[in-house]
Amino acid sequence: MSSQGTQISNASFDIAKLIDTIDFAAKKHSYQKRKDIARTPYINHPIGVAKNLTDAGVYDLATIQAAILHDTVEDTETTFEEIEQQFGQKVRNIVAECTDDKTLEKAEIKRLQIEHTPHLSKQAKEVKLADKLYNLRDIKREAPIGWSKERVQEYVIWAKKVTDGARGTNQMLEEQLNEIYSKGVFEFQGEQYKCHP
Ligand SMILES: Nc1nc2c(ncn2[C@@H]2O[C@H](COP(=O)(O)OP(=O)(O)O)[C@@H](OP(=O)(O)OP(=O)(O)O)[C@H]2O)c(=O)[nH]1
Repeated sequence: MSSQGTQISNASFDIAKLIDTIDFAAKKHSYQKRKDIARTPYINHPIGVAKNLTDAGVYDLATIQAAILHDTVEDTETTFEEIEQQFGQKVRNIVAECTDDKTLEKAEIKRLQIEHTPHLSKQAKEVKLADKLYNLRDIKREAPIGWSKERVQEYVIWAKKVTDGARGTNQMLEEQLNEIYSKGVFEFQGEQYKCHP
């Protein structure tokens, strides 16, 4: 096969792997919705996290796959073994680094994210930054149902503590986060900030 033929075949293989990953995550999250008033399909979130990465110049396939899969074990019946079997050990490891232990108390989960983030691999830190960026932009657009302005403020303060632990990983993602952190919650949409108690 010519070198051009090899390149095309490698690219086709990567595209097929990416589509397999999206298909897998879409099936796993198929009955889940986001917490916004429109109850957006949950799969929009992992796809958006992957897009935040490519927009910021991250094209490593395993990292993009892990972004797409990052909530499957945490929020669905998916196991790490399943992920490893279908997508390999590298993807499994990044997903594992981004998965909270849901058997713990919520406050402990939040504390552990702050504590663990500085020790994550570069790939997991990138997913973490892209994940929080997506959630913060979502919150900025519209608070999840039942969240007061104080709850939103609390989330932003916590998210900053988490992403501060991943500084020095990706300048573009960090600049976009800085832009959000530099504005107070009340400046998001002025007095019209959309909370749905
Ligand atoms: N902004 C926003 N978030 C939503 C929405 N729907 C679901 N979420 C998820 O809710 C989480 C934040 O809620 P929490 O502070 O954990 O509180 P809650 O579960 O009691 O509501 C976020 O995850 P996380 O804890 O930040 O981290 P991770 O699970 O992604 O790692 C985010 O992914 C939505 O419509 N808007």
